[in-house]
Amino acid sequence: MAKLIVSDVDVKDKKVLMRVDFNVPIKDGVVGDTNRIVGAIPTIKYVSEHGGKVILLSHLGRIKSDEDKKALSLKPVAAKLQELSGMPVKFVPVNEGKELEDAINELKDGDILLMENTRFQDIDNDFGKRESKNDPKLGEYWASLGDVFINDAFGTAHRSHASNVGISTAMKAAGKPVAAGFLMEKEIKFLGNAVDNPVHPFVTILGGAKVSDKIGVIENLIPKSDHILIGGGMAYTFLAAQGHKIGKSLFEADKVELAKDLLQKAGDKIVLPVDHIVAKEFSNDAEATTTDGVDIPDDEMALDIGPKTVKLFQDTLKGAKTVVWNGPMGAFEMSKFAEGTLEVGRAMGNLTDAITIVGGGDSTAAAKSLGIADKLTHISTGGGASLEYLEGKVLPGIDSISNK
Ligand SMILES: Nc1ncnc2c1ncn2[C@@H]1O[C@H](COP(=O)(O)OP(=O)(O)OP(=O)(O)O)[C@@H](O)[C@H]1O
Ligand SMILES: O=C(O)[C@H](O)COP(=O)(O)O
Ligand SMILES: [Mg+2]
Repeated sequence: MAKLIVSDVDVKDKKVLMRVDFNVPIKDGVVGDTNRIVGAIPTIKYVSEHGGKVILLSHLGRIKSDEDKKALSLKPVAAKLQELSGMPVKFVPVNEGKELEDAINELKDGDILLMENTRFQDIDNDFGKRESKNDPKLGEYWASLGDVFINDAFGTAHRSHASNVGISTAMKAAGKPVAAGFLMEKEIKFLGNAVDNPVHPFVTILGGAKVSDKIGVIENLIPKSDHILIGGGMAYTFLAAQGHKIGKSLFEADKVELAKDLLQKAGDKIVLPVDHIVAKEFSNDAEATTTDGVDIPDDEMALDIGPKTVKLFQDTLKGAKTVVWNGPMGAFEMSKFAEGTLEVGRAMGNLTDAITIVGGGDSTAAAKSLGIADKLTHISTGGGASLEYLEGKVLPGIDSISNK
C-alpha cells in the first residue's frame, strides 16, 4: 500500500511538524557525520519553498542523566543544518512550553525551526520516559502545535515513540494529514526492493556494539541470507556460545543461549571471526596485537577482526549480488582498529553489478570516513531500522503514516 507523500499535501501557510532523524555521531558539539542531516534537506527545502512553516523534531543519543543533556543538545545540529542547507534555522532550546509555542507563532511562511532533543523528556528522575514510552499526552501536545505532520525519520521508524507514532495518532484523530517525507519514501522503495525481490547470493554483514538490540534480527535474516558475516562487538557473544575464550571483549551474557540457538538454526550460514586484533584496553594508545587463532587472552579485548578473518569475509563476499551491512567490524574510530571495517567495506565496493547497502549511524560514518561510501549503491540512514525492515518487520514509524 502506497504511503501519502509530502508532495501530496498542501503545506502553504501551514505549521508543518516534521520528524527527522538527526541522531548523528557527535563529540564535544562537533557533528561526526552529516549523512542523516543531508538526507533530510530535500523534504525541509520542499516544505519551506512551498510556503510551509517547518517545525523539526528529533532525538539525539540516549539520555541517562542531566549530564547527558549538555552533550546531547541539538543546538550544534541546528547550526550544521543551516550550514549545509544554506537556509536559516532557528533553534529553540526546549521541546515543550511557552517559549516553544511563542517561537512557533512567530514563524513566517518558509521559516525553519528545530526544537530541542525530544528525549530530554526521558530523564528517569523527570516523569520517567515520556518520549520513548510514547506517552499519549506528549504526542497530543506536539500534535497540537501544527496543522500537518511529515515523518521523514526512517532511522527511527523501528521505534514507537511520542515524536513519531504518538504524534501521528493524535494528528489523525484530529483529522490532520500525516505523510512521509522524500527520504522515508526513498528508503522504503530501496530497502523494500532488497527484501521483496532479493537477488542471490544475499550476504548480510553485522557488527557494531548494539548486541542486545540486533542479535534478534539475525533469526529473521537467516532464511533471506546465503551468508551472515558477524564481526565487531556482535561476534564475541557467538564465539563464547561456541566455547571460545573471549577475554574482556564486548559480551552479552544473557544472549549466549540465543546465540547458541541461532548458530544451530543457521548451520554454516553464520561466519564468525577466526582471529582478532586485541588490546588490553579500549584505547588507540594501547598496544595492539594479532591473535594466532580464535581464542582471546583473558587480559585482552578484541577490537577488530584479524587478517585471516578479513580474507575469509572477502572470499565469502565474492560473487554476492546483494549485500546489506550494519555495524562496523571493529572500533573503527580508533585507527589501530579500523582495518577490518575498511577492508570489508572495500570488498563490498569492489563487487560488480551487486546491490550494496550500508545502514547505521556509525556504519555510514565509517563508510564515508574510509572513502568507500561512493562505491556503494545505497547509504541508508537507518541502522537498526534498516535491519528490522530487511527482516520484514512492520516498522511502527512507517505503519503510522497514512496510506494514499
Ligand atoms: N570489537 C568491538 N568492541 C567494542 N566496540 C566495538 C567493536 N566493534 C565495533 N564497536 C563499536 O560499535 C559502535 C557502532 O555500533 P552500532 O551498533 O551503533 O552501529 P551503527 O552503524 O551506528 O548502527 P545504529 O545506527 O543502529 O546505531 C562503534 O562505536 C564501534 O566503536
Ligand atoms: O541510530 C539509530 O538507530 C536511531 O536513531 C535510533 O536510535 P536509538 O537506537 O537510540 O533509539
Ligand atoms: Mg550507532
